[in-house]
Amino acid sequence: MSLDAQIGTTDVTGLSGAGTRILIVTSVAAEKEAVERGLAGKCDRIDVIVSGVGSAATAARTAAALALSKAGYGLVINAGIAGGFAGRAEIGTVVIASEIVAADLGAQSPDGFISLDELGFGSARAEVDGGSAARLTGALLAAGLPAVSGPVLTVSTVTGTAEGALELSGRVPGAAAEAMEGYGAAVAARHFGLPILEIRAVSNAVGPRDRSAWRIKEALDALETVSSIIAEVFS
Ligand SMILES: O=C(O)c1cccc(C(=O)CC[C@H]2O[C@@H](n3cnc4c(=O)[nH]cnc43)[C@H](O)[C@@H]2O)c1
Repeated sequence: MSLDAQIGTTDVTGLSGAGTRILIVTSVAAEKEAVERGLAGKCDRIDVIVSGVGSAATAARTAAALALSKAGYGLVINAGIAGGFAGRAEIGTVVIASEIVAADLGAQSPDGFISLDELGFGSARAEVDGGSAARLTGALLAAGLPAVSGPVLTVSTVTGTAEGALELSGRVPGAAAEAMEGYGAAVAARHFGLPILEIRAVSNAVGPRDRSAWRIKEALDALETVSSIIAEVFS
């Protein structure tokens, strides 16, 4: 069986677009299904895969899809739900990453956190495709969606305290959202010389853990709407 068949790549049939072929990477099936509902019948150049939760699974799955697919992708998009930082992205907001930051990749010390960059081991920051991000943000705002642009953090552990949220937003000024996969997708895209975007619909606030306050359905609905606009913008 081909890798595309194994990973459940979706070739959305419908209008033929003039744009580049796009790989959308989600972490769980519910996110993939929301994206597919938004794309349905609108674009035949977008494939959607599930990578699993976390940066490592996402890097491996994305790299495998890029290496083995004959599709010839021109853009990778990591999409899903996320935690939003208070005052920057409330529940229901769509965050378009201005950069992707592996916010817990580094070392702790008595004097505080030392980033990968400060350690001299490369960079924990990944650039996004600024032109595509701006086009998409403009289209979302024009459609009346609450969209913001800002750094999206990739973490290995979901933040569960107010102190944790404060520390992260101090570490990355302007941080808008946190999720668990963006940096992994970005590392894979970079390996293949491809541009990356990260798009997150906020399901919960970053801070004290309260799973009952997560609004997953609302966030998945927002992800569906965003995906229909992605199909229009990039077709
Ligand atoms: O329980 C469900 O029905 C359900 C449906 C869709 C998605 C989920 C997830 O739990 C997705 C996990 C995914 O979400 C990201 N995420 C969401 N909030 C945060 C957060 O506050 N901090 C970090 N990551 C967050 C993350 O990327 C996970 O991969 C459940």
